[in-house]
Amino acid sequence: MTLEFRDIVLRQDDFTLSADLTVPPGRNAVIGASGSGKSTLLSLVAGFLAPSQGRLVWDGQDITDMAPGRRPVSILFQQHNLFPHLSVGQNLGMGLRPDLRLDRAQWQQVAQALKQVGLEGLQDRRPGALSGGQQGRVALARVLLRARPLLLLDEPFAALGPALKAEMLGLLARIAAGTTVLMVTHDPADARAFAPDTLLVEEGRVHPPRPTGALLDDPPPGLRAYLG
Ligand SMILES: Nc1ncnc2c1ncn2[C@@H]1O[C@H](COP(=O)(O)OP(=O)(O)OP(=O)(O)O)[C@@H](O)[C@H]1O
Repeated sequence: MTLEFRDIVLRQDDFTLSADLTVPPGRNAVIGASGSGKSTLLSLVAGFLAPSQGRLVWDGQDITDMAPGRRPVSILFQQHNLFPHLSVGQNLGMGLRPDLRLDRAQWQQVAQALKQVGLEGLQDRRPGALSGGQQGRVALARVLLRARPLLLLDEPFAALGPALKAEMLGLLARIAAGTTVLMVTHDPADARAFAPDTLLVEEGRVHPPRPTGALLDDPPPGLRAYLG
């Protein structure tokens, strides 16, 4: 399923984001200098920010005016936004029913998702009693449970060491099978490892996706300066 940005313009004070492109199904990285507009792009897709012009179309349906909660979107940010006073199981259950009145089958779904990310049996722990990597896994389990076809990731594993990050990206690739992913990253190695295609954002302009390897091997001047 494709995501189309049709002649989009979004203004934030003196910053303007513009996008006119189609994102193909599968895994896409989003790279660009600090302040270029990567997070703004994700907020637009999530529905937290509205464009002043243009349409956002998912799978042929215009979602420009759709409320964030109704969009076909799951979001994973660097801060995993787990509720510290709830158990791991409750944190996941919130994704299915915010009032936590889950039936037996739904609690089984929670247990199954935890199993899939290798955290079987930890549902009664508080997030504070988990390692950073385990918290990342809980966040991935929540994505699994939500099962939305469009996945937005903003530097999800930036705080993790290289080995753990590689492991998480592998797990994420499995979880994301069949979805369309936009993953913001500052690390070109992550883009190469995870995403066949990459969207470059330059001073508010979102470029159409290009094959990640070709883009990073022969970067345009702005990206070259940013990559160093
Ligand atoms: N709430 C806001 N009001 C006005 N301008 C904002 C707001 N949030 C961000 N901006 C501006 O919009 C521009 C794009 O910000 P954005 O966070 O999308 O960049 P980014 O590429 O994600 O940067 P980084 O890599 O540093 O996270 C920046 O110039 C920023 O100053």
